[in-house]
Amino acid sequence: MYKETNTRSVVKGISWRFVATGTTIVIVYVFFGRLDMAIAAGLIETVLKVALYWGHEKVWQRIRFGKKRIEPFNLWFTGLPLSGKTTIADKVYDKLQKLDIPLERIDSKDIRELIPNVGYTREDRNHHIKRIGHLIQTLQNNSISTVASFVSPYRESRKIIREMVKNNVVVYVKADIETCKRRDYKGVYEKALKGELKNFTGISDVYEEPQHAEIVVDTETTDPDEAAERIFQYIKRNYVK
Ligand SMILES: Nc1ncnc2c1ncn2[C@@H]1O[C@H](COP(=O)(O)OS(=O)(=O)O)[C@@H](OP(=O)(O)O)[C@H]1O
Ligand SMILES: Nc1ncnc2c1ncn2[C@@H]1O[C@H](COP(=O)(O)OP(=O)(O)O)[C@@H](O)[C@H]1O
Repeated sequence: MYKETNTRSVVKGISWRFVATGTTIVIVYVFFGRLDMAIAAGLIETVLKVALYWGHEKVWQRIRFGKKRIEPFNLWFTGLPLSGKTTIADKVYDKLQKLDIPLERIDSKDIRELIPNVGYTREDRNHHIKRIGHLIQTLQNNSISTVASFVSPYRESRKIIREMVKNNVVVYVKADIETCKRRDYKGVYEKALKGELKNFTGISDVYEEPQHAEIVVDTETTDPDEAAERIFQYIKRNYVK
């Protein structure tokens, strides 16, 4: 994000005066054929319009008409490991970026790299999700919307998110366990089945299906592009009018 500095505003103002005054001088000269009149009109216009523009801006700053407040939302992708959360969330994020709204992408892999000592017990996961909730809250306080993807297998942790953040949109990325195993490019199911990963969601720990998800994507019948477009349209319809 960039902030317009005073120097930039002044330089922009001066460059615009050259364009505007130059135009006035040319117009007066073309119509009346008198260079002295043209230059006089240009000079008078410069002084008058600088003052008028300043006043005009001041008045408009007080008028709220036509100003749109950006309401941040949180897209929360949940589902079994390898169900397709990251694939779809990344696509939605790319689409949303084109709307030119303040936006952040939060994925479990980035957060768990940042805080490496968080485990997968129920207590650890709930604590982890609560931390993410705080992060989203902070971003929302600055009008930043979020696209977050976490297994978040327990109802209670998804409830924590719903209570903590504004405009929470849960996307349940649905795939059965056999499909997820087939998609296992990370090799995590293999490790879980060998017992090398404990409390593994879908194998040795539960995934409590969301009952009130705003959007359900059945990845057995919907491809990632189709899913992303549906989610994108939902956000456009409800939050970016
Ligand atoms: N025990 C266990 N259970 C579930 N997942 C495990 C586990 N151990 C490692 N992994 C890998 O870590 C990813 C899940 O991390 P999350 O932060 O999304 O999990 S949670 O929301 O705290 O439940 C998840 O990645 P995704 O495939 O992106 O979902 C797994 O590949
Ligand atoms: N319909 C689908 N939706 C999403 N992902 C799919 C789909 N069909 C196949 N896949 C593949 O499944 C894998 C899902 O991996 P990923 O997006 O990392 O899942 P997660 O983030 O849930 O662990 C990817 O390789 C993706 O290309």
